Amino acid sequence: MFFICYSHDRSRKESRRRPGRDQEKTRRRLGGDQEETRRRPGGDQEETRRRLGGDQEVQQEEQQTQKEPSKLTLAPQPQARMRYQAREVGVDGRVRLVLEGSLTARDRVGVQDFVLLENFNSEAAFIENLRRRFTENLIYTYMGSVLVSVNPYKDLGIYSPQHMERYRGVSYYEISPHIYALSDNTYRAMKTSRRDQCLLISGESGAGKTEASKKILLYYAVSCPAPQRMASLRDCLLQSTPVLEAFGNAKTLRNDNSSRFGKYMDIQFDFRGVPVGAHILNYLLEKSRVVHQNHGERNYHVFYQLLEGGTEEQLLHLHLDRNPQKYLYLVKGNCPRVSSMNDKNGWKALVKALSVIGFTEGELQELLDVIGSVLHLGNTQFGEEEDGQTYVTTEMELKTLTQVSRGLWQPPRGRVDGAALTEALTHKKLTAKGEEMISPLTFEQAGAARDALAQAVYGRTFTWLVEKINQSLALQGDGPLQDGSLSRLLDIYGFEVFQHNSFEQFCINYCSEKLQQLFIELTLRSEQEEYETEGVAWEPVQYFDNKVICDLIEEKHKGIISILVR
Ligand SMILES: Nc1ncnc2c1ncn2[C@@H]1O[C@H](COP(=O)(O)OP(=O)(O)OP(=O)(O)O)[C@@H](O)[C@H]1O
Repeated sequence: MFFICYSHDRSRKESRRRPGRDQEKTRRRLGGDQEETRRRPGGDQEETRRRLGGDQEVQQEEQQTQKEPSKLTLAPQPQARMRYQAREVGVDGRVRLVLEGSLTARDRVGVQDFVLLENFNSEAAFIENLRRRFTENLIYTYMGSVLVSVNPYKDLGIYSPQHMERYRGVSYYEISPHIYALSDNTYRAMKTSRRDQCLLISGESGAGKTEASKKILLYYAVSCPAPQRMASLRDCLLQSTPVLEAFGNAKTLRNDNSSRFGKYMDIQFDFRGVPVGAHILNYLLEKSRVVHQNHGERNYHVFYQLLEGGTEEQLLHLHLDRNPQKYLYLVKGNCPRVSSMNDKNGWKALVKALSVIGFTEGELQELLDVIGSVLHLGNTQFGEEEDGQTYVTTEMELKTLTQVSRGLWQPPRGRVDGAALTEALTHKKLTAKGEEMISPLTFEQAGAARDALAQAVYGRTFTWLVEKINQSLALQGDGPLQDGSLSRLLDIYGFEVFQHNSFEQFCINYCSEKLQQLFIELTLRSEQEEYETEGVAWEPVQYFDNKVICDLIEEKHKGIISILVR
């Protein structure tokens, strides 16, 4: 399993110098790798020195003056270099230059960049290279500006602050491939080119996209210069993860912590590279999971976390039982517990994160009311009279519905009326020739209405949560959010056609295909077109262009969407 991080950081000019331009050049630059290190260590070191020193200098200078963005030069400064070296000495306790450490940290297994693969057209050679590296715990390999990652499913100890430090300011190809190198180079490309950058993370479910996006976020949170007043923005951004995971992640057959929504995260930096704002866009939450889960899967984590970790008073107030088996929306997958997850700790982390983000006690209570209401709604059962009239079966369930209504709000009227809710779940309103008519729902229709309500309530709550997080990020940051922000993290769904065969899944798959198109457009197609335009000799690479799939869905008049809306 692997995923691809695509760093779209190439200006037109840069791309002319890039690996694809000619493999030979890249081979010379990277590959000879060890040989090259031997040949020109001084040159390499000097270049790195300039970069490292330059970055320090930039920070220093920019602290002094905020008015001159043109000061973003990467000139060396001996004093800054000394400080950098001294820091490295402190980390490992040995007196040596950071640059030497970086250079010897290059790995020697297979090729670090697929561009250097002799048999570059062979899938078997590609996999073999990944395999060789993976057996040595080297999970990252470059492919030009793309980073390929294989999920190790174990802690390799490669994300420590020391690792962050090692990759900071170092040229892309100087040390072993790493997600921090990608993060750092993207950040520096943004600062030097003053252009927005985008990291596209894609792969099948369980490939490691969410973990990768967390690592990138953490890298920026730790490495970017941030004045004290920006600390709360950083905390808020980091704490958004447990909240989004509690409400948007669930155990699936492939991944115990699978994100069931798409996330588009936008981090904004000022001209000095200081993070000043952030924005999260959520899309396509898998709402059907609220009412149904496949065997071996769970509903969203938050339900189990509340039942396991909520206080006695909280559960009493919500009329909830600790046992998840009591709730029909939680038993479909027959999987109340997951060995790799600790729901009690998850609950603690969620409550803490909500408070850091700025949720008040009242807002937390409202959130709990909604979660409780969804569980009670799932337990509402219907009966059918002989004449086909549907009713809510027992007195107990009527009480449950009252409980549901207490947890729900209908702005601007306040709490939802229990009787009105019961009526709404068993009847529908029709308008014919300008006249309104109320007609009873059948047994099946009533069940579908209940489930639709539960999904809508949960879906809107999730959107509300994200909006609240965004408001908080805007408050902590430097004023209102602007368009054209400077860095983006895009974390998309895995492609899981086999699991859901619904319109919802269709939209998710369509979204994945469009992102794949973007990837093809920005890497393979544009690169090959450029060779043609410039008359560079090259061997065409065969690849599957999924444009036919996108056309099938979106083509005017003939595409599936056109046919559906007819
Ligand atoms: N770099 C890594 N190092 C160690 N373990 C990892 C790494 N990346 C992922 N994992 C493990 O794999 C699991 C699945 O990863 P992750 O949740 O990031 O997948 P995903 O691609 O986001 O899946 P989905 O599309 O289902 O959300 C993680 O919970 C973690 O245990």
